[in-house]
Amino acid sequence: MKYTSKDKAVVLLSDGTIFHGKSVGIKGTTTGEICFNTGVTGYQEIFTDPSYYGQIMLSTVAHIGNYGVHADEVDSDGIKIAGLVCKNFSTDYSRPDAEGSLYDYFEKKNLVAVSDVDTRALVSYIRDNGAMNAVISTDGKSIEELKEILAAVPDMKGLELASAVSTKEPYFYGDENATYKVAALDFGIKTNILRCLAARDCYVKVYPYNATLEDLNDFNPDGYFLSNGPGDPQPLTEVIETVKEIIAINKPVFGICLGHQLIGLTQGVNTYKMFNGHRGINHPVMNAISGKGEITSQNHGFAVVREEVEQNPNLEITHYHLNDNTVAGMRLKDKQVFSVQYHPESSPGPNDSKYLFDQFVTYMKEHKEA
Ligand SMILES: NC(=O)CC[C@H](N)C(=O)O
Repeated sequence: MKYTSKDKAVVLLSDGTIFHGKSVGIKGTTTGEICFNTGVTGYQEIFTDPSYYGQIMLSTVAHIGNYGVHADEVDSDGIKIAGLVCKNFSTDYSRPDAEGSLYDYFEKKNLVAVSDVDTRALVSYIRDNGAMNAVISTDGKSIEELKEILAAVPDMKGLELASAVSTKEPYFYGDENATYKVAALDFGIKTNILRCLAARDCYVKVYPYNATLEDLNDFNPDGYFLSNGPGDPQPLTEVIETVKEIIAINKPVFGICLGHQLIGLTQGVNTYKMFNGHRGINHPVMNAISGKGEITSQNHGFAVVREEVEQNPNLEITHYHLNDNTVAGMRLKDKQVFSVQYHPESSPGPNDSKYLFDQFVTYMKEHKEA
């Protein structure tokens, strides 16, 4: 189990910039958009979040691996990131509860990881120059070979990735005798969203991303949930049509992250690729309805165009990001349809926004009793 590899490893960015590091031990080469997460805890939740599918994670935490892994701390059935870049990687872990080392977890998935990188310099570089594709390699490939590999990697803008992580078959989550039935469209749903719904008396049927309204209505749900997920929302054109049909039913609809972006697209609001996304667990958001601030968990690289939401007579901005004023939440004025760009289920992150799940359940209760 102990890793001894200190083989040379390299991080090559699409603009030609090179950072050097050491291999964590697994030999290989992997590609994807490089993104950084500033959360100081919760690496296992981050690495298993399906919204990171196709992305190389650059961690700003100085120590990765030091508390091992635990089966309760997953947000899907396994690692979803395409690769890892970090400062210190530890195979030794100290937590009485830990079930194994992060290294063993990586090995099962053959995840290429590079340590001993000057991550502060690399994060600053990406902050200044914007999100971009990268290749990381621990198997001794030459820079020329890596440049060739990198040139073939598609741009995140325009890339449809939800289908790669969505369930292939519907499945159930929670207690079948629960009061509320929720039909969830799975674009890469985080397990903690399901836990949050089940904890609030909901029985969830999770459907493949391309399920039709007819499929969803088989379950006769009290509300619909549109999940988070990787990639650009715009190529999901058929899904956007289904979401339009869902909204037209007049039952409660709750969308998180990719789900929020899809709701925007149904209303004629465009999405755009951000210069750098928001990824971390201390993003400040203002609730424009209550006037209260929330510290939130975030992971997104696309956003809805604020001016278009403001000009849309059907929409109201309910939350905005206090760092850059981007839309963090919105609702349809005449319906029980609402969404947030951030992650109220956290995992990892603060619990300030869990009330949004209560709001969804309240809407379903009102609808049921109406
Ligand atoms: N967490 C998410 O659902 C992310 C949504 C989308 N893939 C984005 O990067 O903006």
